[in-house]
Amino acid sequence: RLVLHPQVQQKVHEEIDTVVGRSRLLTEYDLTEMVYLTAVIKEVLRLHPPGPLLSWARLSVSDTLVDGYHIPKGTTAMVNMWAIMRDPHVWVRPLEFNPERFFNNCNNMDISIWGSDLRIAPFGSGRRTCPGQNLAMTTVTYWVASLLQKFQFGRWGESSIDLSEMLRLSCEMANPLMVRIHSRKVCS
Ligand code: HEM
Repeated sequence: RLVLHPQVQQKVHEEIDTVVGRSRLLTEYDLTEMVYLTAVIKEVLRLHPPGPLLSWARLSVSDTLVDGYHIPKGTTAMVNMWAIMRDPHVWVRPLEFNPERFFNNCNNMDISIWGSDLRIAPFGSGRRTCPGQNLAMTTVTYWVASLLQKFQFGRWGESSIDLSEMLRLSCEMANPLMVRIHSRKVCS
């Protein structure tokens, strides 16, 4: 996504340069100030959730009614979070990659991804929610920020970016990503 949307990558680079600069390496403590990068990662999780069907099926233990639909006892159900996170009734221009959608007028994060807001729950919701969600967000933000502090990622020749996906244990890129990497000259 950062290669496909170089203006977004540039804004992340600007944020890293403002928060950390280039004279020292980024640390985990810098991450709380990376509000734009956090919005970028949220937007990637919205469009490319690694667990699109929330992974674990639910079994109804009694007859119940969900949104007018009768669900008999013993039914196995899966939550299609992938579809919810691309639903035009829920999101404005859902197929557009737009991290800005996660800012409200005060520039604060508006929409929680921790399971309290069912418009976007890439880690699930309820008692079987992902116990690794904080570790996951911190690690992913740290990796991406560390790589972007040192490098700029661009297209490999004339090749286009293939966003095809394949559902294995998690949802992955179907084909390997080929990119050209430029150094940004950071003191280590
Ligand atoms: C970006 C990274 C990750 C994503 C998107 C993710 C997403 C998910 C999702 C969607 C579920 C199912 C939740 C549900 O059914 O409601 C789940 C479950 C789970 N995740 Fe993650 N996860 C990530 C990273 C991690 C990490 C780093 C760990 C462990 C250190 C972890 C451990 C687990 C476990 C143990 C469960 C099963 C929980 C249960 O069934 O009670 N996950 N995860």
